[in-house]
Amino acid sequence: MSDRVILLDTTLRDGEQALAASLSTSAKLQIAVALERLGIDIIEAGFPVSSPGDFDSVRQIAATIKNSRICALSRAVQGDIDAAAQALNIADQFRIHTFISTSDIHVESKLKRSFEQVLEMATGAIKYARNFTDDVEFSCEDAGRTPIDNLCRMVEAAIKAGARTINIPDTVGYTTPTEFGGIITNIYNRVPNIDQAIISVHCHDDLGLSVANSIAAVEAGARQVEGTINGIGERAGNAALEEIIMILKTRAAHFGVDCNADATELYRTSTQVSQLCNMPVQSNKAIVGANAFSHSSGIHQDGVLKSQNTYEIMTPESVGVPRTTLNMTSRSGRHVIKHRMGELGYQESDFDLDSLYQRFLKLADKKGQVFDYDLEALLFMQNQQTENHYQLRQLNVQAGTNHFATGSVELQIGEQIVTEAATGNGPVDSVYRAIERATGQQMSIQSFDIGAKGGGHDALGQVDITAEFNGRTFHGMGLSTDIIEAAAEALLYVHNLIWRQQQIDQQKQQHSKEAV
Ligand SMILES: CC(=O)SCCNC(=O)CCNC(=O)[C@H](O)C(C)(C)COP(=O)(O)OP(=O)(O)OC[C@H]1O[C@@H](n2cnc3c(N)ncnc32)[C@H](O)[C@@H]1OP(=O)(O)O
Ligand SMILES: CC(C)C(=O)C(=O)O
Repeated sequence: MSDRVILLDTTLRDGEQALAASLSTSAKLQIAVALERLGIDIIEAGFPVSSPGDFDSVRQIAATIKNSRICALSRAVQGDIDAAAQALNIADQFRIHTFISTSDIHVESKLKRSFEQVLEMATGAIKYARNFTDDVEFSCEDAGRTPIDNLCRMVEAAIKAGARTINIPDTVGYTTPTEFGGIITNIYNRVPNIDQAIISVHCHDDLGLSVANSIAAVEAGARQVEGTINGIGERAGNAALEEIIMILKTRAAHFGVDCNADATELYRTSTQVSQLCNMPVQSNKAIVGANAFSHSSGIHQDGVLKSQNTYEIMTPESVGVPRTTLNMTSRSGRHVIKHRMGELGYQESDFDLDSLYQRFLKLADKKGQVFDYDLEALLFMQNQQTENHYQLRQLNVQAGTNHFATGSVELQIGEQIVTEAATGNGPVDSVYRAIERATGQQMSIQSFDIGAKGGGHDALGQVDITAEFNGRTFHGMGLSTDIIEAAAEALLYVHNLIWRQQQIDQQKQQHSKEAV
């Protein structure tokens, strides 16, 4: 049996399913680049049949990422497999992941079929997917609640049909580690052709056991583990990959297996995912939480001062938590930006320092402090050459307790400057109405959250909104020391996402006209 555990990251697929609003293509690309740098073997980039936006992001990720294999999900139906293959075929090597439920409750109540019919759908789908690639993964959805005889029959048939990775998900996080490890052992003992496939596991955290179950499966012989960064995913989430990676590394002697990941990238990847997905990491979260390496009580502090390993089983450096950082603000010069980019692993030839620095200064003036993920986003935007179509040039508000608020905005929309004003029920409402007049587009705001970044009365305000437009939900965020400006930026962020989506749609229509 191999001594290497393959890591499949599904932050962009199962993780994204849990977000209030879908991620933009550029945010997904940024996460994919971070996962590649982390050394993830396989990145599940999306579910292409689910929307044109998802299809485009899988395709762009497949075109960009070179060192991780890209994979996409499909139901056990030909249309889904066609969409996955079309999105992925721009990459030299790719994986199609197809699945169907195997538990009685799913087969009978959800699929409304017999187990025999489901078995046929699964093998048909695997054979069809093999027309596009040799690398086909098959998942028995809700395997954790599937009668073991049926599960073994399905696994055997799937391997015979051509699947080279067989995934055993605990879809609803129901099993315990002993039970789940037992399922893997049973599959090894009872499926005659099991030596022709790798067993993978994909555990959910409904009872807080996803990582423990995944590790029990590795002990029983599973050699692929699926999970997400920060454990984000449907309901209570998926197994947190940063935890799996550090368990395998910290207890390497116990498990006798390792994985490819460069653990020193974990903290940075976690921060990026948290910020881009607007999903804060709880401070006591293992490996990447703010308190994961801080010691509070006197006896512990005394111990750590005498010898760090009295209370630290791994060092902060080993997961990339910086001990000291140089703050990047508008007082920073080119040297610190170059130095930090170097620390982040970029060569001088990867970026144009002057242009990056100009963008950095603009952002630093707005935000106060610029973080690593901002710097990478700036670089990324520079490489993508995407300019925002809607930009806020000026904003004024008059508000008080006894009268309606009045807001006025000056926007740059493409090449044009547009000024508009409106009254509203409070300063944010008036500014939002003024922006809607200026852009001519109205959307329905589903949620509006304000949080403070940092302390004191000059802390940065972060506004996160979700907005619905033409049946789609978008997430926008804005940061500023002025919360009204942060709110305006969050709305313009959404306008820019919609504008980009419209450009993609237009290009597609143009291409299909040309094809006709
Ligand atoms: C466990 C998991 O995380 S699985 C992944 C879950 N992710 C998602 O669902 C996100 C993306 N999903 C979507 O965009 C949409 O649900 C789509 C495009 C896939 C399907 O949309 P629709 O065609 O409108 O169907 P809808 O989602 O309402 O219902 C699902 C249908 O797929 C069927 N189905 C579910 N899983 C499978 C499967 N693995 N193989 C074949 N059919 C399946 C269901 O039985 C149902 O069929 P029915 O219409 O005959 O009752
Ligand atoms: C599609 C499969 C792998 C899944 O997400 C699950 O069962 O949770």
